[in-house]
Amino acid sequence: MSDILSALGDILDERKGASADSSYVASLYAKGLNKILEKVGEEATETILAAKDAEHSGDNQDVIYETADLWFHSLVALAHLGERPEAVINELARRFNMSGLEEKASRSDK
Ligand SMILES: N=c1c2ncn([C@@H]3O[C@H](COP(=O)(O)OP(=O)(O)OP(=O)(O)O)[C@@H](O)[C@H]3O)c2ncn1[C@@H]1O[C@H](COP(=O)(O)O)[C@@H](O)[C@H]1O
Repeated sequence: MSDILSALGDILDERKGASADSSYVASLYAKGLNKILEKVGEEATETILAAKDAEHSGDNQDVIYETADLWFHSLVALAHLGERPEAVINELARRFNMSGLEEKASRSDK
């Protein structure tokens, strides 16, 4: 799973050298951090609305789509600040390891 995030991180880094009219990500970088954060906020709102609809309809397709938009724009914000997706994966891994769940999972394998 994190292979895709790493590959996307490479593309987000490459886009820093691209002209604003050649790519969506390059156009966001050119507009600056406030515009990128505005997109993160919009996608968060759309994710919330889609989750509420999904609870009633039982169809999760839209909330998955909106969550992908939210993750993507969050990664653009991090890339703009010079961070990689792996930094978030590592933080989640650190929390997982701290919780002791990894140890319990490996014990139950034996
Ligand atoms: N994963 C994504 C991705 N997810 C969503 N989006 C774009 O994010 C935008 C979502 O914003 P909205 O739904 O608000 O649509 P919009 O009206 O077009 O946006 P605004 O004009 O309001 O900013 C759309 O333009 C989507 O195309 C993405 N654009 C790019 N990627 C990845 O980023 C890579 C680089 O993209 P480019 O920079 O376009 O080459 C691509 O290869 C993809 O892997």
